[in-house]
Amino acid sequence: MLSQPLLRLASTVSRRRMKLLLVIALLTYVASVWGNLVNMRSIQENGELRIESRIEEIIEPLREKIRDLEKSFTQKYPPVKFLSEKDRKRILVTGGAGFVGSHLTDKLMMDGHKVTVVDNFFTGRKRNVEHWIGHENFELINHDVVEPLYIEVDQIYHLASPASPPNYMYNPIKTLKTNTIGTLNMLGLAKRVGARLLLASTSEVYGDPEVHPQTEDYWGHVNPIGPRACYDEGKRVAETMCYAYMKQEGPLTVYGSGSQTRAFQYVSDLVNGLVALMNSNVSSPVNLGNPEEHTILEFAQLIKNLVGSGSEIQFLSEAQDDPQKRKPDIKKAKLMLGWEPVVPLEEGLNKAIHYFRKELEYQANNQYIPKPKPTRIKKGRTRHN
Ligand SMILES: O=C(O)[C@H]1O[C@H](OP(=O)(O)OP(=O)(O)OC[C@H]2O[C@@H](n3ccc(=O)[nH]c3=O)[C@H](O)[C@@H]2O)[C@H](O)[C@@H](O)[C@@H]1O
Repeated sequence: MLSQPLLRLASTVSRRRMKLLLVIALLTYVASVWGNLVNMRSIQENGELRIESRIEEIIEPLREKIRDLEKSFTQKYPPVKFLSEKDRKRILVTGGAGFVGSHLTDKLMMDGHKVTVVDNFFTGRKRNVEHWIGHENFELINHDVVEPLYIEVDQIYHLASPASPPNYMYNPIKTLKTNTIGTLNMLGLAKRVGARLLLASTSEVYGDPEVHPQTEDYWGHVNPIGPRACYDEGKRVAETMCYAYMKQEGPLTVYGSGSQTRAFQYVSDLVNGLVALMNSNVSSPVNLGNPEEHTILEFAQLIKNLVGSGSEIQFLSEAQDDPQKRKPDIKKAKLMLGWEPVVPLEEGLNKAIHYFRKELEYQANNQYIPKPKPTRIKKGRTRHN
């Protein structure tokens, strides 16, 4: 049924027209496929746009954070001098967040040193030193000096203490602890690392003075049980402790100008010389010594360097009858005993330093501390002290 009209159409339409119709149909089909493709593409583009804007939304706050971070990295610090490794000191400032301490910190930082501020923020404020936070030469530690501190430094400015009457009277026991135990801890630290310590005392150590104006050698007039005593006496004890440490821990001392000369030999050389002399047939005096002559000041400086000590050389008054020079002539020992010293000065000193270090360690660990005797009270008898 259906083929009849088609055949009829075929017979009426020329072959050329057929071709034309087929081409039109084909073009129509291609156009519709193309249209679909274009449509799909625009949907895809829309999707991509939406994803892109979503990504942008997420990324923007992150970009902002990066900008903030970059800003903080390029934060402007006050100008700081450049110091070579040799001249740059590691300096601890206790109470460095306080009024005096923070100004001192500024000066030390600007001079190019490495500064560690230790403060328990009792009266000090972080904002006093916040302009240094993040600087490679600066460190801020929240720490109470009443607790020991283990860091490596070359100098200690010890300023931590409540300073004004309302602050130091607020908790008198704590004020005493800060100035006594705190100072002891800082002195212990100074001793351990060989640092120089400066104590910030106070004019209150003069108390209610009977001498006016007050010179440093005035001992003061302090009421030891008054309301100010926790601070005044605390600082006075702190001064006492600094002096006790200085005396006990040996600042290196030199009598006179140090220009007097000496020649030191190492003990093993002397022992060998003694044995050689004993077993020889020499019965007259023989010099056994090392003729390497140096001034006492040169010895002091060499020892200071070898020990790695930061302590200053203290010049004391000249000792009575102190010989100005001394150096043995050892020609006789060489000739008669075939002996001469063989240990070089620096090697001998290093050995001696090692020996004395061990000796001090031993003494510290074996100190004899007498125990208090138990009180014996005899029954029936009155005790008279
Ligand atoms: O000349 C003085 O009489 C005083 O001068 C300064 O004191 P100042 O800077 O005036 O006082 P603050 O601004 O209160 O500074 C004291 C700092 O010590 C800190 N501190 C106090 C108490 C404590 O237990 N630990 C501690 O780190 C405080 O937080 C503060 O940062 C010194 O820091 C005091 O040691 C000194 O006694």
